[in-house]
Amino acid sequence: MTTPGAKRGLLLLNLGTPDAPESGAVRRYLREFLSDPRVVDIHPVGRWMLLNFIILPVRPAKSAEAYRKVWMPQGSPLLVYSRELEAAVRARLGGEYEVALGMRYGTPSIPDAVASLRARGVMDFTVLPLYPQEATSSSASSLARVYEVMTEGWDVPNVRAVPAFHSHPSFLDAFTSVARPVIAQTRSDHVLFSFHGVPERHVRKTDTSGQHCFASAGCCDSLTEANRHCYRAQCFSTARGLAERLGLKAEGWSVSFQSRLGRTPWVKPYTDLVLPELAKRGVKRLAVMCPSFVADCLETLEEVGLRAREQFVEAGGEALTLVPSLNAHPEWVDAVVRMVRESDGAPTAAASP
Ligand SMILES: C=CC1=C(C)c2cc3[nH]c(cc4nc(cc5[nH]c(cc1n2)c(C)c5CCC(=O)O)C(CCC(=O)O)=C4C)c(C)c3C=C
Ligand SMILES: [Fe+2]
Ligand SMILES: [Fe+2]
Repeated sequence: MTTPGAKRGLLLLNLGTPDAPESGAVRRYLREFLSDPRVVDIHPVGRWMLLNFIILPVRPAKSAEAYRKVWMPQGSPLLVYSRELEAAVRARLGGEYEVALGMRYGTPSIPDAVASLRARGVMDFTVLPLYPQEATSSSASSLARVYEVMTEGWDVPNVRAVPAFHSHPSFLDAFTSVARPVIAQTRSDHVLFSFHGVPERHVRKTDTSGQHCFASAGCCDSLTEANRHCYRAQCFSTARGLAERLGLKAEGWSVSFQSRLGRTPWVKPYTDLVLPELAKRGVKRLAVMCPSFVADCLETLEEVGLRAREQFVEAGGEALTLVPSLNAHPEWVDAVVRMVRESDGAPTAAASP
């Protein structure tokens, strides 16, 4: 519930991106990102050595080259699309909330976004982490930073977080509206839902019972009280919701996890191993949806749109089509407004035009 009379602010959060597709800017971004103990959860000395001796000497140049392939005239796709969403949500809310975008790493930073809302008189904050499924390395890290910034002074504002929306009907409907025409136009014979991966260790840490995650082969096949914070189970729930809305048969879709880093086990199955298997099984025209991202970014446009496509065709497939992300699609803008109003206890009927 909101505080009577307090000016309301909506803070949209996303992960962040480098300021330029160059080694120096990517190095600064990776240093901030991978120094986060919620991302690389090992002893601080080990993290420092890993970062400075293994990752930073080589990765910035390699990643900068990848960023250059997808960089837009206006900037990094993640920032460009997040800004478009911010503007569209602001317009749709019509002055009811002050709106700002904060990135967990890089710019615009969370402290700057909070300061800009506070300068506009906001003392009542609704925070929406733009990650459909909750992970310690994404939503928890972003929220922790917000709480840290909000509690720095003596006049601590009201802060409410919109819950993860992995199974929210408005999110699933919006993604379905984006995907349906693409799948039809490309006559795709299979849909792969490729989610960003996380280390298995992170998932285990969210299993408060200590007995559910990875204890059986089907531990993520449904969401229950025991695994409601399991990132992998939330991804499967999103995939089921989308497959059902798209009218896909059981053999017409699969789930995989991309973007792994390092040698420890990440949640499986891995996208780069699933792609050749699908080609071997006779899938010819593959559509790939990336529903852990609400904005197109390096991981969708380069990793899937360019690299995965090449890999699939080399393995014998005919075509791989990346389904665009939600970006600033009008149904997604409606969904954001609806979720914000729901979390603030306001009626949602006004969310649709
Ligand atoms: C969807 C939510 C995300 C989770 C969960 C996540 C976990 C996670 N990521 C890394 C390492 C990297 N991720 C990188 C890029 C990146 N990651 C997300 C989102 C999640 N990451 C986004 C939206 C992006 C794209 C940013 C962009 O600028 O477009 C990168 C940087 C690029 C690269 O060098 O490959 C790294 C590194 C880890 C280790 C992790 C969980 C522990
Ligand atoms: Fe990532
Ligand atoms: Fe699980």
